[in-house]
Amino acid sequence: MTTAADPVIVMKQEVGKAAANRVQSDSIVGLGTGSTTAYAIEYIGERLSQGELSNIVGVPTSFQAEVLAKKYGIPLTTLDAIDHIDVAIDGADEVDPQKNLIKGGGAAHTREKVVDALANEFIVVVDSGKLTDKLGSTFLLPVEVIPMAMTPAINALAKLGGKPELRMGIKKAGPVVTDQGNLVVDVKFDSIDNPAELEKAINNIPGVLENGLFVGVADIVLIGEIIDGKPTVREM
Ligand SMILES: O=C(CO)[C@H](O)[C@H](O)COP(=O)(O)O
Repeated sequence: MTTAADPVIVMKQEVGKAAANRVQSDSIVGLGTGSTTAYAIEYIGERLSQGELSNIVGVPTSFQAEVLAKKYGIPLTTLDAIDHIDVAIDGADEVDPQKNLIKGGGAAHTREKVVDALANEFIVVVDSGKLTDKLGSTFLLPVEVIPMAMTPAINALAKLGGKPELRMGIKKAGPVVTDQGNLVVDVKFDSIDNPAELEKAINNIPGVLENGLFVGVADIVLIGEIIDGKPTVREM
């Protein structure tokens, strides 16, 4: 008996492949985090091993991206050793019609924002379920907070109109701890009317390192869809 492939996985694979196909030889590539970007990293590695690509160096946005890049044979570098990033490929949790994003579902948004914002071209890879008219409609906004500031930061986020909740681990007792050793507070906002303003207001709270609003950072959004039973990728 054959099992039908999960359509969300198919969309993620297709869009990951489409982004990997845009990478050119002799380039520095920001490697994002999450299950969709994981396919892009895999396909970049495949193109390298087949000789289709050469002289690629990656800048990982997380421990996960670093492990995957090593697995698929992509040489890595750090921001201290380079003066630019040609292209970054990264996923998102929500995308609005202006290409503004909510990221941080994998608790990696702080490093992701550093790398994605530095790239000459930032390509977002999502399945069609991530599209929304207004940010915050389906996904909570992740905020990375240093541990000693957790309580005042939570209070300040509530004062901004949010409903904050400390993110707890799965298969681990206690909270999620980021690659930087910090905590993540997920905040429900009923309506994010001005993402640029909210991004700044949250980052102004003492003890907040970074939040998951990416405003005006994405250049291209590649969307994986299934149309008439066939996986396709369109560009926004
Ligand atoms: O922001 C992220 C990690 O911090 C991810 O890019 C985002 O959560 C999307 O992940 P996925 O591709 O697994 O849906």
